[in-house]
Amino acid sequence: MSERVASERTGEHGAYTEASDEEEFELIRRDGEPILSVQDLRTHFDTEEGTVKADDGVSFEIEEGEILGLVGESGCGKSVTSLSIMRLLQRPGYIADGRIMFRGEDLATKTKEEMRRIRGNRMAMIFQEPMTAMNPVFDIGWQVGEPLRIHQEMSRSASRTEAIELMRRVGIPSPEDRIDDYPHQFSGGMRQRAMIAMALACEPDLLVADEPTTALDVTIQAQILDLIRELNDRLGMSVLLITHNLGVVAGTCDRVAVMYAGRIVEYGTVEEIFNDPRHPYTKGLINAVPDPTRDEQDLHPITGNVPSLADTPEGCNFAPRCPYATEQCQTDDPRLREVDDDHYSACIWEDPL
Ligand SMILES: Nc1ncnc2c1ncn2[C@@H]1O[C@H](COP(=O)(O)OP(=O)(O)OP(=O)(O)O)[C@@H](O)[C@H]1O
Ligand code: NI
Repeated sequence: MSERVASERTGEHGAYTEASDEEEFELIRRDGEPILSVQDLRTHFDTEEGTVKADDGVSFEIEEGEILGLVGESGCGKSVTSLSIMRLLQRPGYIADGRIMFRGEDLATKTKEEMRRIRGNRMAMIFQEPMTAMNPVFDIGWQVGEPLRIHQEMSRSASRTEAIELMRRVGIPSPEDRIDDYPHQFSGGMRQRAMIAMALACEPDLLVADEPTTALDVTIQAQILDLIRELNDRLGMSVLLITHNLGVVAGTCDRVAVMYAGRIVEYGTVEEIFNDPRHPYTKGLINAVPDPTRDEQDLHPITGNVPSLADTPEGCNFAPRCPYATEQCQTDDPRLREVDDDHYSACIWEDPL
């Protein structure tokens, strides 16, 4: 880290452009193993109403250097998925089954201590609300530098110097003047940048971002997404980007996993998902996005609600809301299958639309 910083101090936005990063990235890409492979993940909450199956057999992969979008309506299990991956679930939530293969190791079986060494180091997470990750009583510089002191045993003064560089990289103006500020002295957008700086401190291989721009206004939202894209591009950092906003997915992601009621219902490249959606739920989400190029809005929000995950319907979870549902959909429980090259859908109909 410090060597790289020393060689990069000159360029204002020249972060992460060094040749060695690029070469390493190329090598990793050729390797072909996904950085993260979530396999049949089942995350449950035992409640008085019964077992809530927030992840009910979730599988997806993130390739090295790609941005995977995880989309779906509120309550479908996106955050639970990310918290399971980071092993930050709180009781009564628990991983009941499945594997979370990260660089060939199963995170689902790691001890708390092992996870503490991985989190903030090889993988990091950012949230919708930066104050979730920040402590109001410590200054920004201390917090941005903290992962370096913990994981790299960096001294206070070295971590401070490094924090200034990290803050500069994520576009915080005059970081040497802002480093002693406290979180409440930062605007929402700048706090988000500071949280990203903290997440990047140890150069994670995987960044998990749960609705990182939802609380921000549109202009700042675009800037933060540009920043994530740029860091992905320059560093080769893989990203899991959770959002309910399909516009964010279209502009930022390489591939998309569409989640509904605790399951992935469609999975493919951004192009495939937007140009040739196969699952009626995906189609519904796309139809519900306003089209800024048209005056007359022909919006079709999906009617009905996500079912209670303690009591999902027999057959297809989406059938009660699906305009294409037939009798068979009330009983058959469809799983993901390949409908085109690298394009998967969990509808019993290959192309119901
Ligand atoms: N502590 C808990 N106890 C019981 N059920 C929970 C708990 N936390 C989450 N759940 C259930 O898990 C399901 C998925 O929640 P999750 O927060 O992952 O949704 P989400 O897709 O991230 O939604 P949003 O877009 O609103 O953030 C919800 O239906 C919720 O009822
Ligand atoms: Ni969420």
